Amino acid sequence: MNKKLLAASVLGLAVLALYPVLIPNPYYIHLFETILIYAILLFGLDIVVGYTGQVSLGHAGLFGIGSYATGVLVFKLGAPFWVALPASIASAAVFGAILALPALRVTGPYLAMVTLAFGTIIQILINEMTFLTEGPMGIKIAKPVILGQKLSEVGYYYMVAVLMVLALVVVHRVLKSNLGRAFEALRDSPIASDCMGVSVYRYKVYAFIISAGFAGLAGSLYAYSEEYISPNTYNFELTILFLLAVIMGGRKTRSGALIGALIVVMLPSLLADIELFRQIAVAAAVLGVIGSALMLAKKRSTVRGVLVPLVATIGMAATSFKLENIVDWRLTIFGLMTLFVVYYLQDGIVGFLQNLMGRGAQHAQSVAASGVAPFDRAQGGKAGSTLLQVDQILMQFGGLKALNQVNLNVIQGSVHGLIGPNGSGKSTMMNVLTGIYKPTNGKVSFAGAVISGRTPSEIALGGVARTFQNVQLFGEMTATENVLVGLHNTFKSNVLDVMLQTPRYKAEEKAARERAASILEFVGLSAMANEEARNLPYGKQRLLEIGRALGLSPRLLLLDEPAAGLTAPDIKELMAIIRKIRDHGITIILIEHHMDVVMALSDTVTVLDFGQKIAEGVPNAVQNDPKVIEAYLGGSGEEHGGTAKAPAAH
Ligand SMILES: Nc1ncnc2c1ncn2[C@@H]1O[C@H](COP(=O)(O)OP(=O)(O)OP(=O)(O)O)[C@@H](O)[C@H]1O
Repeated sequence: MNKKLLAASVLGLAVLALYPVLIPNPYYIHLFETILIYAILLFGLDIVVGYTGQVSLGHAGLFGIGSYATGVLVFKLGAPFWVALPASIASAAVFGAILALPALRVTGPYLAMVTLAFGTIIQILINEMTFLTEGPMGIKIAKPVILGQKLSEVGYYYMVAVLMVLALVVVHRVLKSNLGRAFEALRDSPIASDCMGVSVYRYKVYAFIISAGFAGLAGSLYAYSEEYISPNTYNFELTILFLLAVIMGGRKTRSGALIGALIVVMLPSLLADIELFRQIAVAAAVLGVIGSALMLAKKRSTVRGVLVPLVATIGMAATSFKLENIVDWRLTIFGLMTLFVVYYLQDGIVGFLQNLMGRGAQHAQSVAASGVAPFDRAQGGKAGSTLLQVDQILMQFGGLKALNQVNLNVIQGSVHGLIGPNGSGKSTMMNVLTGIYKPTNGKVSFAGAVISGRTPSEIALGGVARTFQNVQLFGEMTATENVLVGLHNTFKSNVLDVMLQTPRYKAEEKAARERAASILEFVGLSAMANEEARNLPYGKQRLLEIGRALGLSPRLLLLDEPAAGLTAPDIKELMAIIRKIRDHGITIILIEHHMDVVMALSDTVTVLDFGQKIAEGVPNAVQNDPKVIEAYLGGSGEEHGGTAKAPAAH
């Protein structure tokens, strides 16, 4: 733990411990307790919204399930606290799974609609199932009894505070683990995640279930806190407020969730009391002026960039003194705030402050390479035997046959070049081999097993890794973290191991970090281990993609135009790396427009044109094949010249 984090943690714990002593007023203790309860829910919601990038409008419903599980168990069965609390977490997690399994098959507006429908149905069910929930009458329950003693308001506050700290630690551990990396990766590039063996659908569902569990915990604590629950609490406005809180506080940070919780609790009061609203509006305007001045002074924004937020905050403060009554303007102000957040505060308050101070997101530092093997030598199969067999593959898009009855035989331990003019079907072949496209007809066998029809993550875990023509890195993650996603398959720990940081999980994390360091050394990126991938130079990004693919310890590596956009020295470095990989026994399929690279590295070259195989053989023979010259140069064979002059990279 670094010093700043330690200081912030000590300060935070001191505030939690001393709050009821310094402010003994029961109203304010209850208010702060509510903030802590909402923070627990927002920690969970941030996993879904901030990390996996999904929109959930169903979290008020899950919160309601948590509350009512406790309410019903206590009211109907007299269940004790230690039964009601875990039961609420489990119920919300089960409902979360029921919602997530069908809902996460769709994305974008469809997902929003499914989760919205879920939230509405839950509220209606709570209202209508009077025999269980007492309907609109609501349920009354008392504060929990611990060791034979009913907790006082202060006693309960301390229990909530302890559970909030525990929830924070658990969420933080999950998000800094291989699970958290998987969540973040699937948001940045779903296709690359699937091809690294991290099934996008499965991990989205995991994220949702974990998140629902936290909503259940918060719901249960809320029921005990309020001592009365009724259906209209868990409405659409609350779900929107949760979403706004995560975004406004700052996604992907625990401090953002805490600020968000403060907003959830304070906003309804703020929009009900004109005096309070005026004070906050003036404070926001002062902060707006100071923030804009700092942004301009540090050259982090332009006058145009700060103009609208500045005018908006000052305008809001001025208007607040013109308003007689805030209640009529409640929804308008709420809507304007939402618009402001969407346009000017996309990284939330925490992101804005980090930007102001010139600090990026915090990442764990990588370890030094310690001589462990970067990846396993390719196991199984004899050199010279067939590793990959493609039989009569037909890939049709409407009327277009992108691949037309293509056969391919890739020999174990070889570098197999795949070339052809633009649009000849090379990338389509890569996508068929890695399961992104299901072929219209034909069969692909890898190491003796049929893989056509399998999912990309199954194929990846079976030993086929790839890079992409358009680099598909996880931009907000460091070079090390990108490689660690490739090493995801080396983790056998489950979510409990991660939450409890068991020795098994710690050993796996340590081993994976050492392997990641060795892989980065192998591809020459040790010096950039802690850089976010989006900040690396283009050539290095291509090398990082190769490194990430090597994390899978593949038997077959598919490289889709790895030299595209590289400078001459970078290409030399790349060629040396490809040779080193081959020397580790890994079979390579190489798509490339730089003919000198393909010809120098390949043992066999296959040429595609208009989706059909037109030539195959050793580089020299293919180079001089008239059909190949015709395909590339429209028959003017003289210009071809054999090597580097043939089709340029694009
Ligand atoms: N998802 C898709 N839907 C429709 N058509 C597609 C799809 N993917 C590829 N195609 C078409 O299939 C043909 C082959 O494309 P592909 O990208 O495989 O060629 P390529 O050889 O990789 O070309 P390049 O060298 O330009 O990358 C092209 O005509 C392309 O437009």
